[in-house]
Amino acid sequence: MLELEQVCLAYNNNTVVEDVSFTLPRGSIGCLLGSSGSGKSTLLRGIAGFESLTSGRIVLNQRVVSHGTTHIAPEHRRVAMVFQDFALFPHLTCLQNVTFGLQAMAEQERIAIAQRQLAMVGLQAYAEAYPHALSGGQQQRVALARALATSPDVLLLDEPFSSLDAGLRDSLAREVRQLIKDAGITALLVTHDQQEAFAFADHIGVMHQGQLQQWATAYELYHRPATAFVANFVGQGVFIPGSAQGGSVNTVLGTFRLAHPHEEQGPVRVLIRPDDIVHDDHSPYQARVVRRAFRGAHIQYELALDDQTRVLCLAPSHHDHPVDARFGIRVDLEHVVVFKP
Ligand SMILES: Nc1ncnc2c1ncn2[C@@H]1O[C@H](COP(=O)(O)OP(=O)(O)OP(=O)(O)O)[C@@H](O)[C@H]1O
Repeated sequence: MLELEQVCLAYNNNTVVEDVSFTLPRGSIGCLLGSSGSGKSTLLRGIAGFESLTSGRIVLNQRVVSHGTTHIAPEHRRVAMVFQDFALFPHLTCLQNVTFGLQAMAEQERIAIAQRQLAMVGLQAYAEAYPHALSGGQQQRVALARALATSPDVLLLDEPFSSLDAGLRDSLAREVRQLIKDAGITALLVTHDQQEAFAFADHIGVMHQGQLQQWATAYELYHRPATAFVANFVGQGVFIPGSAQGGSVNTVLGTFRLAHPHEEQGPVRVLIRPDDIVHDDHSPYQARVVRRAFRGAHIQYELALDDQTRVLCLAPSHHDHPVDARFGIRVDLEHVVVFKP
């Protein structure tokens, strides 16, 4: 289990990670998701022990590794790290790369563990090959085998798939997730790619300007975003104006019941996702197609209502309408999310 309590990190008195708290249960996979410069890598380096905290506490399996004057060195934290550029030694074979982190053991034991790890990532046949003879995806699997060979309490992955092409990235992310789950390891990934975060992680933390905006499942982030930033950053959608009163909110697309009746009153912004808008020829609400993007199974429409409010609509692709066509829409809103204007 990895616990962070109000962790702050700074470079030269310039705070880049502020008051971050979350708990990653043992055996779960977490992800720090955020745009460039949001502080994800700095936080990961803090957990690994490469950076000292300015305040806060990091606890790893009940052991305080960073707090006040306590700072356990990276090599004594039982953490392993996998980097974007794989960081394999080019002059060592795959097997030697994996045995490298096991110096303290007897030779035979090191080799047995490394062979087992290479087999686990499906690369036993490449034990004697050098990294340059492997594809990017295979090299990253060797890097993973090397990290897992040390039986870390926590595996940290810093954008491990970002140098691979899109197709491979997706399949490798899924494959690596399964390997980590099979090994029962607690892992934390850093990425700026939300599809990767969704495919990989059980819990996702959205970082923005050094702060953790929300720590939740992908479903929660999408359907119950805690802040307007998360609502905008995760998935697509628009905000339409509304007026909240009592337990509901009035908008140009109808009246919706609020999940927490007293959370906001008066003028609000209501989050409408593309999948909340359903094509319905019997609806009194008509909209005009402004733009459309064919996505295979779906068409994503940008629609203008009569008062020029814009919404997005994800329709099955047999609902095929040209630009400027009009059709009826209905809002099917299961989670009503509102923010102050
Ligand atoms: N060694 C350093 N010295 C000084 N400032 C740094 C250092 N490393 C990072 N920073 C600054 O800290 C902030 C957070 O950087 P960090 O690399 O943690 O963000 P990130 O979210 O991981 O971004 P990216 O995805 O681009 O790596 C940025 O403003 C960056 O310029």
